[in-house]
Amino acid sequence: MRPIVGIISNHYLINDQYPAHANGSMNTDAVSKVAGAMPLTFPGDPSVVGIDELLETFDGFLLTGGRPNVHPEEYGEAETEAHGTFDRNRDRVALPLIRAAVERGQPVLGICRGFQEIAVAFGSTLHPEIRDLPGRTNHRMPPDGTLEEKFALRHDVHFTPGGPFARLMRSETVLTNTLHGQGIKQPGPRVRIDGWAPDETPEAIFIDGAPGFALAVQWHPEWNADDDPVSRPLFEAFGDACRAWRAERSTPLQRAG
Ligand SMILES: N[C@@H](CCC(=O)NCCCC(=O)O)C(=O)O
Repeated sequence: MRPIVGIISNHYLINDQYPAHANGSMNTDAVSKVAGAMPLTFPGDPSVVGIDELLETFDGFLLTGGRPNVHPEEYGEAETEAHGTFDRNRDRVALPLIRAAVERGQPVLGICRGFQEIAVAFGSTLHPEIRDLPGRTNHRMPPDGTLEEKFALRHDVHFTPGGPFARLMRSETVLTNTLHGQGIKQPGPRVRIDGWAPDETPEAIFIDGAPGFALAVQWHPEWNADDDPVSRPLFEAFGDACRAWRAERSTPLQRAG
């Protein structure tokens, strides 16, 4: 059986009135077709899911993108208008789930908002609007246009030579899309920045001392994951980590049937 990957959802109001939990089908496609795992979405709402049951149910976790931002009180700062919108329920599931999963070696992959969640979960702070910083460019999703235009490849990411991402991607420089307004301001003590955009915006991190797969990227590798030479190795490595986790969990006694 394939490993089972829990994909955290975002909260939406369908037709501005019908509450829903959902995530983009790009995420489920990438998990199934590239990582080779069964994708199951779970609600980012602590009133309906518990951390322990999530840890026991899934073999790995994908923290997806999302328009709402991590609330600044999660990294000790006051809310301002610049921080935009929030999803406090997702914060209250994602952050403790990330900490618990990473500490026990359960694979975690973060994308965009998920990258920021993993960074904050391990003590980082965030800039609410990086394009306002000196020397930075606008990393936000184009407000108009087709999906192809919004997810178009827009900037290089340079990895630390010999670092985990350079080894994984077999290159020190890759081309990525970009659809975010926030970014890491100060990394936490175990947050290792391993990739940067040309304007020095952090784009790839791993958690130092994590016993398992604990990687995150600020861009969106789920877009065109099947064909993109940068996305494929990332999701394949994540899938391998989830398979290893599942194999370790099925103890010899259980295998005996
Ligand atoms: N809200 C954060 C993370 C941005 C993100 O995850 N974007 C993907 C969703 C795109 C969209 O639906 O707008 C930030 O802005 O940095």
